[in-house]
Amino acid sequence: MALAAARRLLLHAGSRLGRREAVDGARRFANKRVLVETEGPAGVAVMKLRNPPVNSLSLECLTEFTISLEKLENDKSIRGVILTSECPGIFSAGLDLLEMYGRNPAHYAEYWKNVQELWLRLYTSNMILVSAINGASPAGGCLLALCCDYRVMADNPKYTIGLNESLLGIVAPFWFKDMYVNTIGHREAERALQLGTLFPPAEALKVGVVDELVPEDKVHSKARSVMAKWLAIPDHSRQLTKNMMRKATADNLIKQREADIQNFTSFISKDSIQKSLHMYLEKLKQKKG
Ligand SMILES: CCCCC/C=C\C/C=C\C/C=C/C(=O)SCCNC(=O)CCNC(=O)[C@H](O)C(C)(C)COP(=O)(O)OP(=O)(O)OC[C@H]1O[C@@H](n2cnc3c(N)ncnc32)[C@H](O)[C@@H]1OP(=O)(O)O
Repeated sequence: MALAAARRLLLHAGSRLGRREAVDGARRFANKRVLVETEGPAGVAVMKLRNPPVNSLSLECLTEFTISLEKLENDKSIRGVILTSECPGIFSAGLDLLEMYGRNPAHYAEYWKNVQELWLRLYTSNMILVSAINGASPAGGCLLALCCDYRVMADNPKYTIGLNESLLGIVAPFWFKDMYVNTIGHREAERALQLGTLFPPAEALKVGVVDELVPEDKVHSKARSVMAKWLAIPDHSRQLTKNMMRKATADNLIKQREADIQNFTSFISKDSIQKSLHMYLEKLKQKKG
């Protein structure tokens, strides 16, 4: 309830801000963790995640992301969105582990509902989505990129991308898996999901997790030129085609959303899974010291 109220407030405040800035010509709106700029080619917004240090998808970040997307969807002048990060070297570290560790079942259920919500909005968006992957992109970070229509990645071998859930002792949900299969094919997905593979850029390109690699300083300009090509296609035919390609995958979650929340909640609440997450978090800490 409290989150729904916050969401309404944010949406309202955001739309007032958005309107005022549009009048000033600034064409920019922001909440704390997501910045949206609509300068540049007509009809294109750049959405930047800015939840330092690693753009983990906390409940607040997910909510702000979903609201920003909703606003862009409602703005009929926007036809395409470039999704990128403001955190140096990190696209997104994926779902926030602290939302899935040491909390209560009601929190897990609320969190998962919001993860589903963002995925459904992003995956079924009528807008053209291009990701400019300018850093590491594990698990939920990869999920964001996979939702896009085209993925441009910085060719920096320090950055990796993939669904690495099995390395954490957890399991990618069926809808993550479905989207992976749709993108890289059954055999590659089967192998990568079991091994929790994080692909460096050249391998990510080879297997099809990303569509194109460019030098790091060219990621944004390339994303813009890709966007220009997609904008040249009539919206109605592109949207109907996208819907035809993606609807069955999205419907598969829509028809069992509640069961999926229950599954997640009972899985993540297990002592053995909590122990695995604890160990993984400890490993992340030790890496530093
Ligand atoms: C059968 C039924 C199945 C039902 C389904 C059940 C379960 C599935 C559920 C969920 C799917 C999960 C999806 C996910 O996205 S899980 C998250 C996966 N993410 C990762 O594995 C990334 C982990 N992070 C890293 O590898 C690195 O941090 C990095 C992103 C490569 C960046 O490295 P860098 O060296 O730059 O930073 P640090 O490692 O020092 O990190 C800084 C700081 O951030 C904390 N942190 C990192 N990642 C996360 C995260 N995802 N969530 C929360 N916090 C994170 C890290 O611990 C450091 O914190 P500190 O306090 O020490 O400063």
